Amino acid sequence: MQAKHPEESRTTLTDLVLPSETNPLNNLFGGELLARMDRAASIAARRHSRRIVVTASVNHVAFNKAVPLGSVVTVEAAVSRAFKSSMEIFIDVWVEDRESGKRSKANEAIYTFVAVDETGSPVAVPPLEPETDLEKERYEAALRRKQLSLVLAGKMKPNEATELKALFEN
Ligand SMILES: CC(=O)SCCNC(=O)CCNC(=O)[C@H](O)C(C)(C)COP(=O)(O)OP(=O)(O)OC[C@H]1O[C@@H](n2cnc3c(N)ncnc32)[C@H](O)[C@@H]1OP(=O)(O)O
Repeated sequence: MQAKHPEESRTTLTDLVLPSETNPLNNLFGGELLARMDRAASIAARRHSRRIVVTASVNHVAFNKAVPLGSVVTVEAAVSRAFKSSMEIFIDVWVEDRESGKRSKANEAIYTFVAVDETGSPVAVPPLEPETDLEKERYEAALRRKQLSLVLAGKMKPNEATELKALFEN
C-alpha cells in the first residue's frame, strides 16, 4: 500500500460553544469536547484508511484551559502514525479570540482508531510518512504511546514494550 502524508487526513471542525454544552461554570463540558474530538479523529482516520474506522482507545486527554460559553472552538485532527490496522490520531484544540481573531491552544488529545471490514475485523491501513518536524516528532513517539496503551489495557506484557522500557533505562 502506498504511504500517505498527515496532510491528507487533516480534518478541521469549527463550532460555537452553546449554553446546552456547558458546565455550571459556563465552560465547555468535557464530554462534549471529547465527542467533538472523536468526530474529527474519526474523519481523519477514515481519510487515511478509506475504510470503516472505530475508536479503539483514548490514549491521552489534557483539559489545560477552560473554554467559555460562546467561544469559537476549532478541533484539528490528523493521523500521526499508522501501524498494521491501527492509527494514532493527534488532536489539537484551538480557541479564537473574539476581537483579534488570534487562535490560542486550549487542549490536546491522542486517540487510537482501528480500520475494520464490514464484519468488524481489523484490516490493514496504508503507512504514514511524516513531513514536518512536528509530524516527525509525533510519529517517533507514537510507538511508545501504543505500547503504553496496550500495557494499560492488559493486551501487552510490560516486558514486551521494548521501546517504552528504553525511555526509563537510558
Ligand atoms: C467511531 C466510533 O466512535 S466507534 C464506537 C466505539 N468503538 C468501538 O465500538 C470499538 C469496539 N472495539 C472493537 O471493535 C475491537 O476491540 C477493535 C476493532 C478496536 C480491536 O479488535 P481486536 O480484536 O482487539 O483486534 P487486534 O487485537 O487485532 O487489534 C487491532 C489493532 O488495534 C490495536 N489496539 C487494540 N486495542 C488497543 C488499545 N487499547 N490501544 C492501542 N491500540 C490498540 C492493536 O494493537 C492492533 O493494532 P495493529 O493492527 O496496528 O498492530
